[in-house]
Amino acid sequence: MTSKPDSAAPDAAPGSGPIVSVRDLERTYRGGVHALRGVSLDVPRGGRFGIVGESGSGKSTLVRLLAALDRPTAGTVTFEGQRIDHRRESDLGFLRRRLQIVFQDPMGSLDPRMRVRDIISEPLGRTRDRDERVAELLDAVGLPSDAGAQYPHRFSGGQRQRISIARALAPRPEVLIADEAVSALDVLVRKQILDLLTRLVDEYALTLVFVSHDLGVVRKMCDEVAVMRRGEVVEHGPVDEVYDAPRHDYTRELIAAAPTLHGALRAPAGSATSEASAAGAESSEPEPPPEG
Ligand SMILES: Nc1ncnc2c1ncn2[C@@H]1O[C@H](COP(=O)(O)OP(=O)(O)OP(=O)(O)O)[C@@H](O)[C@H]1O
Repeated sequence: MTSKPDSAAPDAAPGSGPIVSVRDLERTYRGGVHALRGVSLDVPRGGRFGIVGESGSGKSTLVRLLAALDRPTAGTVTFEGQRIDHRRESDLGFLRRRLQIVFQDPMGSLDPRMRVRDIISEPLGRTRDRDERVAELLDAVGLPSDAGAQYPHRFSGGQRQRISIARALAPRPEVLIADEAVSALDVLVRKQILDLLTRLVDEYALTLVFVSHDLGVVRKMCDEVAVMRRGEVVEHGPVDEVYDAPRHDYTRELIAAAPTLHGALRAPAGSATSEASAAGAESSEPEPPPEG
């Protein structure tokens, strides 16, 4: 396993080990689906860790276990060395603040009856500086200050994902998990949300866990990648090594099965031969500002 120095997180404590680790993780669902089979990996503090694999390979199951939203059938999950895999929800308060997730479908995770300011500030509980914090977060994700008074349906897909990101950042987490967070967006809006995530990860020295079936996007976003197949991590390492010199047949198949992405992965910078490089084009989000 590779790891990055922990200098990106100045208040990193304790020690310099990985921030999240899993060992020998198994998850079998009722009905016998063996979704994870002996997964072990370390997410380095301050790293940008990609998890890639085809649909059904176990990515979302792994994310749910990393975030202690589910319990493994066997194996361990640790956050800064503390076991989190079998804790009661009442003992997970620290994790709920320190690790946040942005999911693919913002409409599924944004309550349509709540105003944006209440959605964003919900993880904060009652605090005196709530309004200032909401204003700060709206600004950080590039939404206008009056967006807080609106309801989610007023916003386009990209803007709704900005709301989800603002909400995830509200408790000042150290780890941000993006689970197919841009997969539902069209290619130009996707590029803007990816740029936003990159900027926020830098600005707040976040550890990023970026989950996607899209190899090109993972290469753009991550410095390390784990390739999953049928519940196993078949290959893991620095993105350039894994993509340029894959050791596992399945990784080679994944790259070969995405011919345009394959071209893009090897294309010179600025080439516009694929979705991945189209996602690198400058654009402005073709979305109306919120009303009101
Ligand atoms: N709650 C569940 N009950 C039963 N089987 C499940 C459950 N959740 C996932 N599975 C199965 O576990 C396997 C892994 O699913 P998972 O959603 O983790 O994969 P994934 O890589 O995230 O795929 P996708 O990108 O399609 O969500 C699949 O065979 C899936 O059908």
